[in-house]
Amino acid sequence: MAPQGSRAPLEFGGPLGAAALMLLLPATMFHLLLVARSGPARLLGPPPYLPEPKALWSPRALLLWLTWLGLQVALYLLPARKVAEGQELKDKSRLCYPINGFQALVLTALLVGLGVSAGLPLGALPEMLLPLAFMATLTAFIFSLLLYLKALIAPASALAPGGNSGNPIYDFFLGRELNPRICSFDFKYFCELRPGLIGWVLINLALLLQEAELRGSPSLAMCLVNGFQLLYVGDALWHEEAVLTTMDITHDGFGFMLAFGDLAWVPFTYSLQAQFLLYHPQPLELPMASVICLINAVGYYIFRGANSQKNSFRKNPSDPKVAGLETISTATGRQLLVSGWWGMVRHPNYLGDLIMALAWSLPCGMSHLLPYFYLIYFTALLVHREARDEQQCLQKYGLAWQEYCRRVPYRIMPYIY
Ligand SMILES: NC(=O)C1=CN([C@@H]2O[C@H](COP(=O)(O)OP(=O)(O)OC[C@H]3O[C@@H](n4cnc5c(N)ncnc54)[C@H](OP(=O)(O)O)[C@@H]3O)[C@@H](O)[C@H]2O)C=CC1
Ligand SMILES: CC(C)CCC[C@@H](C)[C@H]1CC=C2C3=C(CC[C@@]21C)[C@@]1(C)CC[C@H](O)C[C@@H]1CC3
Repeated sequence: MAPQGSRAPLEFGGPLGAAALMLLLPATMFHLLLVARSGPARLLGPPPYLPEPKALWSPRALLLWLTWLGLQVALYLLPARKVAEGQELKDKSRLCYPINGFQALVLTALLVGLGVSAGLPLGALPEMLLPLAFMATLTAFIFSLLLYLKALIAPASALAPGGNSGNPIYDFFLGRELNPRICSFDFKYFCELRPGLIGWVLINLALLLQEAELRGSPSLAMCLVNGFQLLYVGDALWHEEAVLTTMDITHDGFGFMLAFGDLAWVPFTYSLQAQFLLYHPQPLELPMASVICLINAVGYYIFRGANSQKNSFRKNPSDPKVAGLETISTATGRQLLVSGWWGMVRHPNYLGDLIMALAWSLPCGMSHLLPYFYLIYFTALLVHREARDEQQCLQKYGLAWQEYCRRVPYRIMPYIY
């Protein structure tokens, strides 16, 4: 049995908050799936009906779900163009990660393309979203339980700083082991970027095909939502290595929160705008579409500019692209950027991400609140994430972080927040 980890302060409202989230998150996801296809599509009302067990449990959906996971595992195991090292661990070692996520996206697209041209009815996928979401949720629960048990025999150095409070509900939710692996297969890294993210754009595509089947051609609004979100997912996989420095990989254990978030929440709620558009077609004229494209482009420009600037700086501070930027030295030997994107606000990448989130909802018009769910949820997620990151940076950098906060007083939105 592994010894108890450090007594870090409890997050997410402690065990009660964790238990509430474990019920609330799946309930919200099923609510959204049901409401998106209902006539009134009311975000805040009761669901139109409660699904019977047979609408959730389907052997066909189970087979499809397992095939999907199997395919993504196989693509993960293919030879990678590069193998990257992760951040230094407690025991001073570093883990290796294959960088082949973009390759997995392209190969999935090729296989799906071949399948569709051979008669695979991808347009039937929207009808299976409910049972597929149920399979994904079930998988997240079972998987998190196995991960919790696996952590019981893990060495103390393999445990995450946060998910080892001794309270089983809290630890099950947050995750005990930092980088659970079998041989070189890293479960958290695999789940963070593959089945859910690629599944999300596949569901979007299926919704587009279904719309084309129903109405003769896909709507402009549906094409924009598909295009914007494909760009976002393609970008994440192209810059896959950057995920190795996120708090999910370096700080959080792998438990229910990330397993459910990665496998169920991302594909089935992030595709909400496309789900809404299939059942509630929205007129969109070219001038408005151009404005929305411009908003997405501005968001992407800030998001990518900020992320790339920080990544280049962290990789090599003397890189000519970032060498001229002003910095603050910290006691750890690392430096903090105080000019460029990171001198504007303390989380410019979140600002860009939020602007893109707005652009993803605008094609759905203003008649319903439902397609704006992502923007509302994402604002809450990023405000909370920013607060967690601040806490971790204050611990890491102490006075230098306080100086950074003084020089760059706004967190996400200049002059507002
Ligand atoms: N769509 C979605 O659901 C989600 C999207 N995201 C996106 O993922 C991306 C990654 O986000 P996330 O991992 O939260 O955080 P960041 O990429 O913003 O990383 C935060 C880290 O950056 C470093 N840092 C902070 N300030 C500076 C500075 N001034 N100079 C140099 N380094 C600095 C610190 O780490 P260190 O000093 O150790 O390098 C800090 O811990 C973002 O673009 C975000 O928008 C995130 C969550 C969910
Ligand atoms: C279910 C809960 C409310 C919380 C779940 C959180 C997860 C959905 C997110 C935690 C961090 C994420 C990141 C991404 C997707 C969402 C999750 C998994 C990205 C891969 C999205 C694309 C970006 O370019 C990188 C992101 C890293 C963090």
